[in-house]
Amino acid sequence: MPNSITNSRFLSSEAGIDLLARSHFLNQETMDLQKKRALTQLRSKSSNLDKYMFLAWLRNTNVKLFYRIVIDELEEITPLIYTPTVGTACLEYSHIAPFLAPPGVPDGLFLSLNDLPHLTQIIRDYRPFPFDESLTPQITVITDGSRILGLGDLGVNGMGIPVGKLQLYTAAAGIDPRRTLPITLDTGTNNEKNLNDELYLGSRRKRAEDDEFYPFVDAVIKSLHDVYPNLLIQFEDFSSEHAFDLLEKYRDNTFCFNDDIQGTGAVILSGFMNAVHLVENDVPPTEHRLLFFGAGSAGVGVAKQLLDFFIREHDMDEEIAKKRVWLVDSRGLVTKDRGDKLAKHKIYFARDDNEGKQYKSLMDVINYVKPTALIGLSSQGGVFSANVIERMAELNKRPIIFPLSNPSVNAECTFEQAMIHSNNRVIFASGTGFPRYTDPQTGKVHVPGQGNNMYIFPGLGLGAILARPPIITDRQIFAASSALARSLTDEERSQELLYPSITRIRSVSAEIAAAVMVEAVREGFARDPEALKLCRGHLNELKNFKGPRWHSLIKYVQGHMWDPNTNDLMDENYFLGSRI
Ligand SMILES: NC(=O)C1=CN([C@@H]2O[C@H](COP(=O)(O)OP(=O)(O)OC[C@H]3O[C@@H](n4cnc5c(N)ncnc54)[C@H](OP(=O)(O)O)[C@@H]3O)[C@@H](O)[C@H]2O)C=CC1
Ligand SMILES: CC(=O)C(=O)O
Ligand SMILES: [Mg+2]
Repeated sequence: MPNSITNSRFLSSEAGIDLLARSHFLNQETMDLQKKRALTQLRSKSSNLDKYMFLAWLRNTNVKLFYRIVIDELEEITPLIYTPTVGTACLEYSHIAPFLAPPGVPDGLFLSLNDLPHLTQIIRDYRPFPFDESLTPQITVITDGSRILGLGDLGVNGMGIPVGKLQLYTAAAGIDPRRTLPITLDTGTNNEKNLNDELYLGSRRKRAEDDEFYPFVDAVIKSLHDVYPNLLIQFEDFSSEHAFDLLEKYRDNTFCFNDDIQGTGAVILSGFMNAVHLVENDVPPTEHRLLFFGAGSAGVGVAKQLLDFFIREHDMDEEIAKKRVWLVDSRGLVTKDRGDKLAKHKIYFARDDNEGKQYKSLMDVINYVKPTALIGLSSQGGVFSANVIERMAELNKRPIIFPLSNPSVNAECTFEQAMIHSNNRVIFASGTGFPRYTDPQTGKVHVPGQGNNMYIFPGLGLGAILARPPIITDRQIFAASSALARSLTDEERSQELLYPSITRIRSVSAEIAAAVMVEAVREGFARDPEALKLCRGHLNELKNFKGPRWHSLIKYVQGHMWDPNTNDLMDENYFLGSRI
């Protein structure tokens, strides 16, 4: 059998026994004491990459302790296992991968073009945990590493992303870690640095052309469903053209969604709906003018989802709603008569009312459009300059500025910059979290929003897994987005937050999951008998998302969330919850 990179090396080793014996004394200790020791170690490390490596080792050797820590210390740990640190880890992945787990424990499944004839067998054989028929994977996050965060083509080094996202599925939505399947496709890389790096773990070849790429993805998806027919597939960090094409191809016939297009769309729609409330005395909801700086999978995905705000919430005609959106790409304002061949995904929003005039610089576009909201999904760190923010603040009493690119170095501006140059008037959300800002004059502490799809995909995935529709529909995604917008407490609203505190993410994910289940049942797509029993015939009661039936549904969802303190099979199969 061909060896796609590291799989067989990871899986064939007998090592780990040693460690198991040495850790025997831990049997006597409480989880709290183990947690204290691990946190002391973690906090003693000086670099975030060292912390990432320490946490990866912990995850790969003591699953329960790792998730206890992640769940309890979410605010501290998320930036270490997800953006921004996961970006650094991906850049270094080929250099650090062997040190993230004991030999014999895989980080995720690599599938290369050479594996094509044996895909089904490889997928069937991939058993990172002692196999248990009742614990087959429920969800996979799959990338080809071609656009990792805003860092570009990282090839197989992108594995950090499926691994990171699936950790959040477990921490934020209680998907059993044994039922998650991180996959990275190795279809080559165009990253010269990787190709010239002798330590690079992937195939040393340029990326496959479309005639090889699409049949390969097709074969992977077919093999995945042959082995695991109910598996939910989350496409992640594919280059934009492929991301749109794959979504188009599979959305109506496969249990899947694209997180960068649909997950990001849903999370920003939710934050935008809350932002609209904050400015409604100055800007009537239907008068918003949305300027997207960046017109890739994320920019266009979010723009399309924001149309739902005008169309579903305000009954606007689609053609009129579409006119509230302007896109900017690397060549300036996207117009029909710009003279270049527009990528397929940009055509829908291309303007035809520019009277032949083209606008290149961001400032020119801002002066022309006079946006109420400026949304950055360009991976161009710092482009929302002092001048840009000041101009937005001149045009709006409360400018909405969302620098959403990841990781932090790619954010179009920082929270501090946005606050200073808008005179503290900005309504802000970024893709990677920024520190709070303390006004030097008043001492008041301002909390930034984090508009990251991590608020949506765990709950959306959990709801879909529990309802088991054959496909993920736009309505389910809208239901997830509205549930997130509703989830703010009165206190959070009074602090003008756009998103709930991350410390509440498990309960927020439960609300999102329940809303997705209700929608799947309402559409007639849900197939899970329990979901049908709980929702069908009660849709009228459930439509307000309150009352006894809603609470029993939430309880049902929470009852299906794995928690590291549960005594479950993991204790029998794993020494101290360890994988080895
Ligand atoms: N907050 C969140 O939850 C999420 C954030 N993201 C972030 O969004 C970013 C973009 O992702 P994605 O859309 O997939 O990536 P793409 O690379 O496909 O898109 C980037 C877009 O930015 C445009 N662009 C690049 N340089 C400039 C420039 N100098 N001036 C104006 N426009 C420019 C590109 O133009 P052109 O089309 O001409 O090349 C393209 O339209 C990434 O940083 C990613 O991390 C993504 C998903 C979720
Ligand atoms: C957050 C995310 O999905 C991205 O930056 O691609
Ligand atoms: Mg992504």
